Amino acid sequence: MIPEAPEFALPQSKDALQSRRGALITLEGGEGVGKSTQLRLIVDQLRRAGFEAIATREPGGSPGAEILRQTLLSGVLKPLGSAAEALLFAAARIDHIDVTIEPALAAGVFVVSDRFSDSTRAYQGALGSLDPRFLRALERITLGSLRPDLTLVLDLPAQTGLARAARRRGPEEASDRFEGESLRFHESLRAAFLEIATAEPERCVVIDAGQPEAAVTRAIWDAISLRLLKGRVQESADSSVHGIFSQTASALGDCAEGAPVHGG
Ligand SMILES: Nc1ncnc2c1ncn2[C@@H]1O[C@H](COP(=O)(O)OP(=O)(O)O)[C@@H](O)[C@H]1O
Ligand SMILES: Cc1cn([C@H]2C[C@H](O)[C@@H](COP(=O)(O)OP(=O)(O)O)O2)c(=O)[nH]c1=O
Repeated sequence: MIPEAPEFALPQSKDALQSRRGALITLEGGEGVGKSTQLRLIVDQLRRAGFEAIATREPGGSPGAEILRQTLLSGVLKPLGSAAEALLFAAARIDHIDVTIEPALAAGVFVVSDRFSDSTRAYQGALGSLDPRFLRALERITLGSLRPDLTLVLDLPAQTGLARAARRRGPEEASDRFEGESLRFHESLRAAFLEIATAEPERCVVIDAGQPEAAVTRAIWDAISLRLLKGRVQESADSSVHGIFSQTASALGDCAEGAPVHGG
């Protein structure tokens, strides 16, 4: 199922939990690993914990990038080759960053994106013919100094993910541009995502996506709590915003381990 278009709107008011720059969380992995499913659950959970959060996706996430998405996923650009496709994914990403991501981060909002720059590294890289220096240079130009604060790599054997994606799609609907590639391609994609996670452990957490949905959500929430929320909850406590803090700490439950639940 194609996720809904982003629901980005600048927040009306900011509280202590929003008083600093937001954070960019990206969900990555192959087809059918559960990114879209988890995205909604995580955004809801962040909101329940008192944070402003928006869901977005790539390719897409801004009006201009959504137009490019249609063309990229239709497959009509395949004959142009991987370099041209990589450039167009990058063009969509530039608009997504400028129009949606940066304004939200500046307003203190958590941005949770279904795919981001690691998908270009993995997909366009796995298609084979691109010089890694080209992809690195493109990433530098596209992202500037922006990096995801946390990347959750949902990991699943390629065949299981493809079977889930086929079930989601149903027998009537044709597979999209990349889902239709060979099993070997999807296996190399999985390896590429795991390689990224191994190379950047400070940014990436690998999540076993073969678990039941609720267990996957729990593992993701643990990673977000430990890596991103603990400091913010503590900061709120330090600045004596006890109401918000205790509300957030109890919403975080066990994950806010070590933090006082009652602010008084
Ligand atoms: N943990 C899970 N176990 C079994 N099926 C799942 C799980 N998570 C998601 N699904 C199902 O698998 C299909 C693909 O999930 P989706 O979130 O759309 O994946 P992605 O966005 O990564 O392509 C959907 O039908 C979804 O309901
Ligand atoms: C962001 C991005 C996506 N893609 C591909 C991965 C997916 O096959 C497709 C996005 O389609 P989508 O329907 O969002 O797929 P999924 O549910 O698996 O996330 O675009 C790239 O090849 N490069 C990129 O940089």
